[in-house]
Amino acid sequence: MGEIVLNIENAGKSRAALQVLDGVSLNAATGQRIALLGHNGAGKSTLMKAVLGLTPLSAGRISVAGSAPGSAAARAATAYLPEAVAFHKSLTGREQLTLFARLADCPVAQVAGYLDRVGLSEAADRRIGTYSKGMRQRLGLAQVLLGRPKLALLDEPTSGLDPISRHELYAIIDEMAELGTAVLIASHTLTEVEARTDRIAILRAGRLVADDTLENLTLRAGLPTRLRIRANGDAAGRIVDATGGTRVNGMSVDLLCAPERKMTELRRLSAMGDVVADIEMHPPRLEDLYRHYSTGENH
Ligand SMILES: Nc1ncnc2c1ncn2[C@@H]1O[C@H](COP(=O)(O)OP(=O)(O)OP(=O)(O)O)[C@@H](O)[C@H]1O
Repeated sequence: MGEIVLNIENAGKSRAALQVLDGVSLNAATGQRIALLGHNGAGKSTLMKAVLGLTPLSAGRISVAGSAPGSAAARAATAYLPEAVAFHKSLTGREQLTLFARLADCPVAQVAGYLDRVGLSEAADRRIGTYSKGMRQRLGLAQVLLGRPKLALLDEPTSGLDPISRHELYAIIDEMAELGTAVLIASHTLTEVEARTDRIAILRAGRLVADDTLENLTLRAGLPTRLRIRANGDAAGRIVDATGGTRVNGMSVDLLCAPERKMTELRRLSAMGDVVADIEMHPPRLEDLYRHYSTGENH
């Protein structure tokens, strides 16, 4: 693992009677992409604000690149893309990014390259007021890239974007991580983060209830894999009798099996010979894991 860029230890935050964050510990190392998931109100934005130094903690500590949140060193190491990024409407994309480059002490000559990287070359000299939401998000991402931060905090970066733009945005996030940036992505779009992050962290009512790779979370949750067994001819009834599965239509039977039973069931099915025409395996998705960890629901 690379250098730890973000270290959150036992973070607590109370607002009036409400414990918004409670004993949250989370690390991010260089090049890691971490998804931060949780229901509305679980505390994701509060955690990001605390990392940015915008809201103080009631307990615990956070360090960003070895410095306190909000300090000059931490600010220089961090980039933040809010969900609804706001710019000067009357500036063009190029002018806005040039302004950022000056403020961040980055070479202005690189602005054109970053605009190109996020697909805004053609719109660079149009006013931001004429940009679509997706174009504003891209400009926000160009701003994040430009600072070459050690840590990037992205709050719902793909909300309101079309599928192609979402895909491109994640490709840029991947590149950023390859160059060494630790990326924390708050998201509700599970199918995206499932494929595009290294670790999944889940907040539930201010507590971190999961923080691991998708593989490990899957193993630990012990959720069943669904086998969809297609019968040959009219043999579905025989398969139901033999497996205890559920008939889903005239031809197919669904069988839920615990991870440790999967191979046994597959062997049993293959021993049934021609009766079975095909078997599709559906392992638990992040959506199932999310439900398991974020609601404490047991399957
Ligand atoms: N400024 C504030 N004053 C009082 N309570 C607040 C404030 N900001 C957030 N909260 C409360 O803190 C809790 C956590 O909110 P937070 O915005 O961190 O959640 P979230 O996980 O980011 O939710 P969402 O997915 O809806 O953005 C909520 O109960 C919210 O009502």
